Amino acid sequence: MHLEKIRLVNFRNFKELEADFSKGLNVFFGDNAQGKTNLLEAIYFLCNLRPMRTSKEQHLIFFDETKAYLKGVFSTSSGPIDREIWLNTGEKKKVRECGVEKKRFSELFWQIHAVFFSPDDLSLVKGKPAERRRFLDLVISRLKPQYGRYLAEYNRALFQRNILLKQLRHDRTLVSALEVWDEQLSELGAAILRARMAFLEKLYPWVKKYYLYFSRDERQLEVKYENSSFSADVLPDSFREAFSLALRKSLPQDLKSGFTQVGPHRDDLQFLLGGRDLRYFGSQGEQRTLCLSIKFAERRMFFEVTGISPILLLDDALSELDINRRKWILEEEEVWQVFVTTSDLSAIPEDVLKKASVFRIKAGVLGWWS
Ligand SMILES: Nc1ncnc2c1ncn2[C@@H]1O[C@H](COP(=O)(O)OP(=O)(O)OP(=O)(O)O)[C@@H](O)[C@H]1O
Repeated sequence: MHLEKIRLVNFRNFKELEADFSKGLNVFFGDNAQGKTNLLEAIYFLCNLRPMRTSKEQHLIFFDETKAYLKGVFSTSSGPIDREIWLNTGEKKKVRECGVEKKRFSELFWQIHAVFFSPDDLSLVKGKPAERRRFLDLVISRLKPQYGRYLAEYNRALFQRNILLKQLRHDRTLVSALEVWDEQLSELGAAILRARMAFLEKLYPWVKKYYLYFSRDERQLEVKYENSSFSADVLPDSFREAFSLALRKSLPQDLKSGFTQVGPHRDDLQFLLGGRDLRYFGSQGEQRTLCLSIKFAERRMFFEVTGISPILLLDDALSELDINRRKWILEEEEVWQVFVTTSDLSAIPEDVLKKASVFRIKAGVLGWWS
């Protein structure tokens, strides 16, 4: 699958833009604040139907305008797909695919997908546990729509349990009401955990493979799931009972803090290189290489599960990597469509650049560079 053409009207700093892209590597080159990331964002939005950097779709509309329009023509194994999106201030976005309006976007998830990496994604390694859980939740719900439903229900039950914990401080007679929330949390928590473990089991070998390929570092890379509720030797069939027990055990602490201390909402991922935790001991380059490896692995897994090859969007991803890593990263990509932004063309190895389509972006206008 690849994006052949794009048309934008009033999207971010693009008044009007039309472009044809190549199947392999496309480079957006230009000074700072010209619109390189905005163009990646337009591609991401067309593919994934959600904004990349902000949660507010209204921010995507050109300043002081009320409407924006995006169109992408994709080439897929089942034929061309054209997808259009209309954004109107104060309204929900409208999406049409091949002329037919779509209401349920989850139907479209398995046709077209983009994976994005920017330096901000280093938070996936360096940031708070919530960042890593967010990554897991976003990717898994894309691959497995019922996971999104489990999560929403889990969060609702968690919210109610936390309210009850606070009420129990003043009125202990309400304690029997905990049972219903504990039951729901155990059931949903077990389903969430099973899905996360199954996902990591498939993701991990690819993260390891890409990390070794990009870094040529022979030390063992491990990705471990840190379970806040029970030990790693509990088998998936017993997750429900183990959660139930963990909730009962943590009740005294939960009552003190007014907050549920165990469950998937408290879990984390750990990345070990040669036994050392990369969250705390990794260099910038190692952390960046790991993040890139995770994103490449995400894309590879998506391909394995759905049969479609996601588009890769790399925003300023090459700085702080040595020339060999840049070359290995971009060369790995020959069979996939990739969009890369840079303000310095010399960041891209010459032989890789020769095969790429290079576009110059200046003040929201796109032109050919070579
Ligand atoms: N909704 C919008 N309407 C008009 N302009 C916008 C909108 N949102 C952002 N911009 C502007 O777009 C410009 C370009 O932003 P972008 O992030 O794409 O730059 P860039 O070329 O990637 O730069 P850098 O190399 O610094 O990352 C910024 O000056 C920003 O103010």
